[in-house]
Amino acid sequence: MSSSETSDPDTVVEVIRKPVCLIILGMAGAGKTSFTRRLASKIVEGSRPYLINLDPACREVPYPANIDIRDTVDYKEVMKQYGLGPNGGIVTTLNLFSTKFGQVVNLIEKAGKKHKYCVIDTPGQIEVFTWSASGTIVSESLASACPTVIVYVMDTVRSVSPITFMSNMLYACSILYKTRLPFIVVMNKTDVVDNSYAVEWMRDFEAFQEALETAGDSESEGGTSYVGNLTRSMALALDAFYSDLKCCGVSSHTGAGIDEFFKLVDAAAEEYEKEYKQDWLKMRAQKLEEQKKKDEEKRLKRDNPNVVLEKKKLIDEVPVGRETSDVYLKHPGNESSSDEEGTEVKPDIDDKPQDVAMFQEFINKHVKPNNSGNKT
Ligand SMILES: Nc1nc2c(ncn2[C@@H]2O[C@H](COP(=O)(O)OP(=O)(O)OP(=O)(O)O)[C@@H](O)[C@H]2O)c(=O)[nH]1
Repeated sequence: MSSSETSDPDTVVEVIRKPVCLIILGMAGAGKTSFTRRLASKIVEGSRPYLINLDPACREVPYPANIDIRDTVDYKEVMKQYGLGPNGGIVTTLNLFSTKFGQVVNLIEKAGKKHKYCVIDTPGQIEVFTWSASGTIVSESLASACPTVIVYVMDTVRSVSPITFMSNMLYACSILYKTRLPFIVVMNKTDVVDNSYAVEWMRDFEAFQEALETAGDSESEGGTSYVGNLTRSMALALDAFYSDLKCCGVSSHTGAGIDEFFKLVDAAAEEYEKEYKQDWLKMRAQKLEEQKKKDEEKRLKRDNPNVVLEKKKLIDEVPVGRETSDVYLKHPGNESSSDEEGTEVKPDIDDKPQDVAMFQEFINKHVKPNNSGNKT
């Protein structure tokens, strides 16, 4: 679908095509950046995907990014200024960037004229994106503006152990339910290990069970051990997740499986239009409504500082025979306090003599008397 017009010849309204946004997620080292780079070389309808790098800590971006978080926020400076470590630095950088994400969404929407897809590469540490406020802002802003698909990149080489595979799938499942967006699992590095074992485990529970038992014999994990039993139960619980899951094997190095991947993306984008879009639009309308209410309250407060806006009580109903005031904790200074005077009772301070002496010594040493030569 390209830019099109309505059927009524008198009202020619241009419908702007929005790009399909692919949010690339996955465990550290799964191959997100290599996969993005591979997608970057794919020409669809005359142009490459629009590319966004959201990893502030990567040293170099091996594809021509249209938007790069590193151009907006200096990650090292954030670490220095806020006294943070590497992960805290990434979270704060993303938080700062997410405050500008509305502008990024505008650029992405405009890019739809030329680019069919928009690929968003995320930081190495998956939890930094998936379980952070900024990650939610980014995915919600995208999903309420454009068709958006989550692409979960899994390392087939590292997932050959049934327990690691299960952990990966649980993570994928948690992201699916958190984001409520169409979802594709990309099994990467098929040039090293073919992904057919993973597909079989997903389609056939018996096969997974067998693999788990074999792993138990050889690795002293799996089998009848606690983790083995847990993994078995989890596999059963994930059956519903597997049933509709879109997945494909790819090699970011050789490019194998990329065409199949794009077919899944188109199907997922269609799914977004049919099943998800309405919910997202409703959610966006609700958020706008809430924002409008808040802005109105702020305006009222600013224009009439004496007006007391209706305040919601924490609890406004209690069982018969009780008062709401019984529910709230009482401060010694409250009028209703059991302290009859209504004044705060000073706690007894049990200062040890040596503490008092040390404190006095500190005062004598460091605190100048008021008239001690300060002539200003
Ligand atoms: N053999 C093979 N290696 C791959 C493939 N994709 C990625 N790799 C290798 O896997 C390693 C990690 O790849 P990256 O693309 O940096 O992975 P990432 O998920 O972006 O890594 P972080 O962002 O640092 O978490 C690199 O050594 C890549 O060369 C693939 O399809 N086949």
